[in-house]
Amino acid sequence: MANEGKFDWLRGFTCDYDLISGLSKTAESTKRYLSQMKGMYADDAAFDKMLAGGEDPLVYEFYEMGAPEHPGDLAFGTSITYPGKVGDEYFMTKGHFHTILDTGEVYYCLSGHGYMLLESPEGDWSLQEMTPGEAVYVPKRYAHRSINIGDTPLVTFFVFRGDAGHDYGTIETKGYRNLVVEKDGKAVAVPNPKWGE
Ligand SMILES: O=P(O)(O)OC[C@H]1O[C@](O)(CO)[C@@H](O)[C@@H]1O
Ligand SMILES: [Fe+2]
Repeated sequence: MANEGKFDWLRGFTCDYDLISGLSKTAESTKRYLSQMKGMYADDAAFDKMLAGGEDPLVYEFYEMGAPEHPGDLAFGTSITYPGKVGDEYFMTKGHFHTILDTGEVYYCLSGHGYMLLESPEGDWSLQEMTPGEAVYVPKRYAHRSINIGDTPLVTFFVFRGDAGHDYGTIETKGYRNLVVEKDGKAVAVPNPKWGE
């Protein structure tokens, strides 16, 4: 993991994150390129076309600071989702449940404009708008995905318990029940035609 052993989790430390770009001069980010998200966007043809055209844009990056996997420690860092679309669908993170499902998380939006898509295993879902200065509470048991609906990077600062873990299984196999697309110049949620496949 990036930043393993770099910070003093036992005695305290500081780390810089730029308020607009979210980038750090001290910590190293983890990057996810479009090619690492095969099958996650609804429009497979648009996805293949972008990659075939030699494009493999950076969709998002975030800081894994190396927090101890311990219930009393806190994992934190910034997450940056870049502007862009695959077909009509906005750039987004993969999204995940926490391995310890009963774990909440806080995201504070520093810059950009987007949504946090929340979905429970039972299918309850909502979109929480993210604009600079707004904090989003992700309740325990809800999968969460950041979606950038603007034309600048969507930058958030997140905090959650250190041992919560990430569970990608359900999202990678079933997907989310809804996706966010641009329709008549507006961001709207529509049912995911590939859900459950
Ligand atoms: O796990 P994903 O969906 O790839 O996205 C990563 C994001 O989730 C986090 O793990 C926080 O839950 C951050 O590291 C980052 O914001
Ligand atoms: Fe999370």
